[in-house]
Amino acid sequence: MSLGYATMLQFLGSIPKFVKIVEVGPRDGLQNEKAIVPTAVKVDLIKMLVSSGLSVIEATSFVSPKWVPQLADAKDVLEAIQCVQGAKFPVLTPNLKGFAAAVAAGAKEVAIFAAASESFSRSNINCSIKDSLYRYREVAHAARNSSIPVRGDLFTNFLRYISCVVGCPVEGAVSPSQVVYVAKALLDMGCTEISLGDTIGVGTPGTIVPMLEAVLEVVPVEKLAVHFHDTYGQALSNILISLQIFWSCKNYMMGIRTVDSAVSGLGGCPYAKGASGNVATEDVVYMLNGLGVKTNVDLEKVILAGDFICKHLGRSPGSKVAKALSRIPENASKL
Ligand SMILES: CC(C)(COP(=O)([O-])OP(=O)([O-])OC[C@H]1O[C@@H](n2cnc3c(N)ncnc32)[C@H](O)[C@@H]1OP(=O)([O-])[O-])[C@@H](O)C(=O)NCCC(=O)NCCSC(=O)C[C@@](C)(O)CC(=O)[O-]
Repeated sequence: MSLGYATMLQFLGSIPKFVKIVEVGPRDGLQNEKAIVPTAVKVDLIKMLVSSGLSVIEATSFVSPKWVPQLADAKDVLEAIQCVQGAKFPVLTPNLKGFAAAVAAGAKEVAIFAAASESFSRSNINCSIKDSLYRYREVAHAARNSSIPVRGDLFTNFLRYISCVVGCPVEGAVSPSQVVYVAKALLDMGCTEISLGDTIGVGTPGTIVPMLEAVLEVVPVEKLAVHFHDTYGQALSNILISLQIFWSCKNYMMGIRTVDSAVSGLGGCPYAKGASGNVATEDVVYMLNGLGVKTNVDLEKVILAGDFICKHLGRSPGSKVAKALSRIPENASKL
């Protein structure tokens, strides 16, 4: 028996009518793969994801190839998708060197990545939180000064991550105040969107809500995104609670409108032991379709992209949706 829409809203509170999905599969999804994926396969994957309607696809990272060998072809990937229309392709940059390389390869959006945990900051980018924020201020400054035309377009956006927002692989629980400190610093340096990452996928709605309430004290909801790994199977419930529009007990209005996910649930961070893949884009779209929330994403096309990359990786598709359809193929017509 399905709930009527009005009953459902009464039950869930209200949720946004549209949710932007940021596809992180080509970057976060592939960065942890041991066998090097050919550049042409990465480019084809990105093109398939664009054709599904995804409007933001994190394409790669301009990080040290010694640290993340899988993404050593960042320049080639970004150059190969310069002519692809219909999506934005942010790339990760850990420092000025990465920023300069990204801009030279045609990047129009860059994402920095800080951590709420001191140990994770050191193991992921080899510096303290304080030093990382100093480096990112330099990147922010360079980004602001890049209003020089970059391959014909203006450099536009400076975005993104805080890792370990509820738990760290070394330190355990992370307090909301640590996240607030980094969120405020990223906002002050001009980040237009801040994505809150549960890097090791330990959060539940019980820890995510207090963290969000604390961050909402300093960052407006329209600038926030959520990024959940699915280690303990909590990602969809964490997304649902983040989307719900309600006054929290601290009087903050929830209702996040931007969600990160990776095709086929690929992913994991090489510097976060035990972290599993991201929540699968297919499963997020399936849930949002069921809630009547628009995403402009064609679920069948994302499933095809997931099949494509999983064949190359030599494994079966990782989303729950693709697994269900492989058991009951006739259900594909009901998507
Ligand atoms: C930040 C560094 C570079 C510091 O690494 P370092 O070793 O401290 O850097 P360094 O400045 O001493 O330089 C060492 C070497 O790296 C080179 N180098 C220096 N910078 C660059 C660059 N940008 N691009 C290319 N090469 C670079 C530099 O030129 C030098 O080369 P060498 O002289 O030895 O030949 C390193 O730690 C690094 O690359 N870390 C990246 C790690 C990473 O990508 N982790 C995964 C992304 S984060 C994540 O997945 C979490 C997230 C975002 O998804 C959210 C979530 O789930 O929560």
